[in-house]
Amino acid sequence: MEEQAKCEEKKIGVIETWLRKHRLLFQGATRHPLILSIRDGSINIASFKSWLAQDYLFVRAFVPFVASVLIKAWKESDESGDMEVILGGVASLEDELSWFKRESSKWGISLSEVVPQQANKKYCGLLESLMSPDVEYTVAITAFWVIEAVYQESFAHCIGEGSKTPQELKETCERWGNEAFAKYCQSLQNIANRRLQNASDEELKKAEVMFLNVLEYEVDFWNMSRGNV
Ligand SMILES: Cc1ncc(CN)c(N)n1
Repeated sequence: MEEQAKCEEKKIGVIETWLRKHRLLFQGATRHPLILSIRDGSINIASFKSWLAQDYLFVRAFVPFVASVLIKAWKESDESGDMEVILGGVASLEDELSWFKRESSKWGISLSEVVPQQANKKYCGLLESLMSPDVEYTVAITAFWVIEAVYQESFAHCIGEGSKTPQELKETCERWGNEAFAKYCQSLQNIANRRLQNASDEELKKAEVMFLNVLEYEVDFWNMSRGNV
């Protein structure tokens, strides 16, 4: 148990070990040029609008995925508190979808006409595959955590010290960059860490591969809108 042995030695979680081991890949997803362009104010508004429209479709597919993680927690979790954290996530997605509708209308985007692009379809396909009952709770909660963590880290960077984010994009960045969302991501990370700590070698490997897959899909997702210049 290579990862677990490393963690026990230094008393850090499996996720912290992965974040150190795959630091550049994590940075690639959380410091993407699209995010950097929001932070430095050079963002092309067409790129932002394209991201907004595509992300609305993604979030619609994310809802049943999170619901499937809730079912896995109910069936497989060793801690009853997991369900409350995930249920909170499901509940906040209702507000998120309403926000997407409001924000899109502000930008003149007609959501009913948005066609999913290839990278979005591929990512939604990954979410769907994770909904299978054959996918272990540990793997699914790891994917859930990293999906949320990428947005939290990315958008927090846009409102951090020295940022020149345009005023009209600040609300978007606050949505995922705020303190409460950071705490929620930490709760997900704690659940994933606890599961990974007790996982078999095989499960641990599957979860690490999933962590890397999600980072790759996130980069592809950002790239999709960057092309829109
Ligand atoms: C592509 C993507 N990744 C993550 C999130 C955060 N739920 C999102 N809205 N969209």
